[in-house]
Amino acid sequence: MKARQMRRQARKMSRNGIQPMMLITSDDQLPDMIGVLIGRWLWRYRSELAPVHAAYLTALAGWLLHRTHPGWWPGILATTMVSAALLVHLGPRLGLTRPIERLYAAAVTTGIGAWLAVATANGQGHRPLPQLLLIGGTLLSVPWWAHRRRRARVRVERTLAAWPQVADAIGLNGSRVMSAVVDAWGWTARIALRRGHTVADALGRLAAIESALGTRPGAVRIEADRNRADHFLMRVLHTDPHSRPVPWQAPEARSITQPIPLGVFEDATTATVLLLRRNALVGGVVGSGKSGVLNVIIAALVACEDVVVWGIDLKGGMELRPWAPSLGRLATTPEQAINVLKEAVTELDRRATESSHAGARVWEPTKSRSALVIVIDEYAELPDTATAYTDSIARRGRAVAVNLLAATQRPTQKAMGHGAARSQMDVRISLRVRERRDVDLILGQGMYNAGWHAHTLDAPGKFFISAPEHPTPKRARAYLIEDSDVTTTARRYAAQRPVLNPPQLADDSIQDQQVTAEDRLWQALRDAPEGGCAVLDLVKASGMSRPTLYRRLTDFMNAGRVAQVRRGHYRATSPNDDLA
Ligand SMILES: Nc1ncnc2c1ncn2[C@@H]1O[C@H](COP(=O)(O)OP(=O)(O)OP(=O)(O)O)[C@@H](O)[C@H]1O
Repeated sequence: MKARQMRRQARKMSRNGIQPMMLITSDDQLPDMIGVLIGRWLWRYRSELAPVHAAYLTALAGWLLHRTHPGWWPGILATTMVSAALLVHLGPRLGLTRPIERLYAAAVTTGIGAWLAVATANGQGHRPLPQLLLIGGTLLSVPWWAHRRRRARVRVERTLAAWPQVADAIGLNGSRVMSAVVDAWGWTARIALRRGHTVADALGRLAAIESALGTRPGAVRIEADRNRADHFLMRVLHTDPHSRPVPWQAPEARSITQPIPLGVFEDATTATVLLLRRNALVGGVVGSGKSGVLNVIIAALVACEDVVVWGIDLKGGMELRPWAPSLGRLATTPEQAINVLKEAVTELDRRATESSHAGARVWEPTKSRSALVIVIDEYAELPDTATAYTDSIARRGRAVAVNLLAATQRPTQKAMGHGAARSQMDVRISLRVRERRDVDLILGQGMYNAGWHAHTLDAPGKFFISAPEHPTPKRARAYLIEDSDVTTTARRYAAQRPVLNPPQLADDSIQDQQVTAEDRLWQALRDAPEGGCAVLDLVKASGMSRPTLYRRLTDFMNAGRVAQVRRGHYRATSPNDDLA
């Protein structure tokens, strides 16, 4: 009787209330089947059973050595000691990365070697060797069974062994697993596709793959293999490496010619981007973390000695005002925004003329010839009349290092002012979006189909970045910069911010030096937040001594141009008031 028929019959009997009993006759294939089942079971659980195999093989070796070479025990003992020492010292090369793993391997080697030496000399049945093997073996097995990385590796091996069935179920039949690597967060496999299939076929079946592998939704990432169109990389994350915010650390770069760190990718590498001579767009729904990303970028820019940062924040300065001490300009009304953009275009034209006279192709920023970045929070709020200026900057500003960094919720053509600015964005950062089509809106046409699934980002600060150095969709989480970090950073670099077109000073021209210090003081007073700028910050920003500073403040207050907001804090009464 065939096994399947037997099972069907047993089920029928059970439904009728009869407890089935199996009879095995000599003609049946069942004993064969049981042998196969046991063999399969032993193979499937080979990792868990490894301590049992080690125990009986050790006993067998002890028996054999005692019968054939009982005098070898000193050699066995010496080999054991050397092997244990080598394991401790060379463990990392053998994949034993953690000291505790090396210690465990050395302890097992010593235990087995010592037992074998005694068994070789006295016989494996010599008391208390059998008891020692049983108790010691059980104790040493516990860490093995409990080891998290081993269990993870076994789970992955089993999943990959079942890949042909999974592939059939999801319509990627014929695909094969080429290799797999297990890490702290999950595992990554390289999959070879059947002829004619591409990574787009795998991307289209992402949800089905998650279901077939039994992972949580959103746990599988698929990336194209840059060398083979018929291969792809599949990453399965058991735990989300971005589940917790990543704390911000003060940036180290001091030049805009160096990449700016924004956050971390899921493989724990730093997500950096170069902003020199590039326009950047940051998009995402309300609360997705746009201002957070802007803050991380501004914190890095104000630490650079060769870039001047201007800000436009038409939400009344809510987001950018804390940066005022380090910003060359801060516009919080539509009129101020137009003025700032107009000024930027004038600067751009001046540089273009200067470069063409000098025969220079690109503007290399230095402290005295700095780059200029205009940060625009909520681009859609800009008045229509701003489009001409933003377009001009976006189209012509690259060569002369005058660029835009814009943030907006949905960069539709209408929201971006019907101009060319949107298409001129070289760096695109997409935080969480509401709909799939918004992915293409922020990152560019065809990006959703290429796997940039920003609608699945599930926490603020998580983003995808598209830039020349980031051609594939990789999830990252931005550093979380606290408000207190913003205030401290803005103050810290206020005094050393470069000035656009600083006047050329003659060494002995004290008059000129006083004018420059006064310019800086006035700029700091004009850009001061509502609570005013502290005297210490004004000293730093202007470079004046305290007595000179107090004298000038008194003059300004007498002229009604500066107000003392509270004790020791001052600001210009009108942010549009020019010093001259
Ligand atoms: N990188 C991050 N890591 C963790 N949490 C973050 C991160 N960035 C932002 N958040 C959290 O998300 C909240 C909203 O962030 P943020 O104000 O930057 O969003 P937004 O997109 O600028 O919103 P809006 O459009 O309203 O200005 C913040 O209060 C912060 O707690």
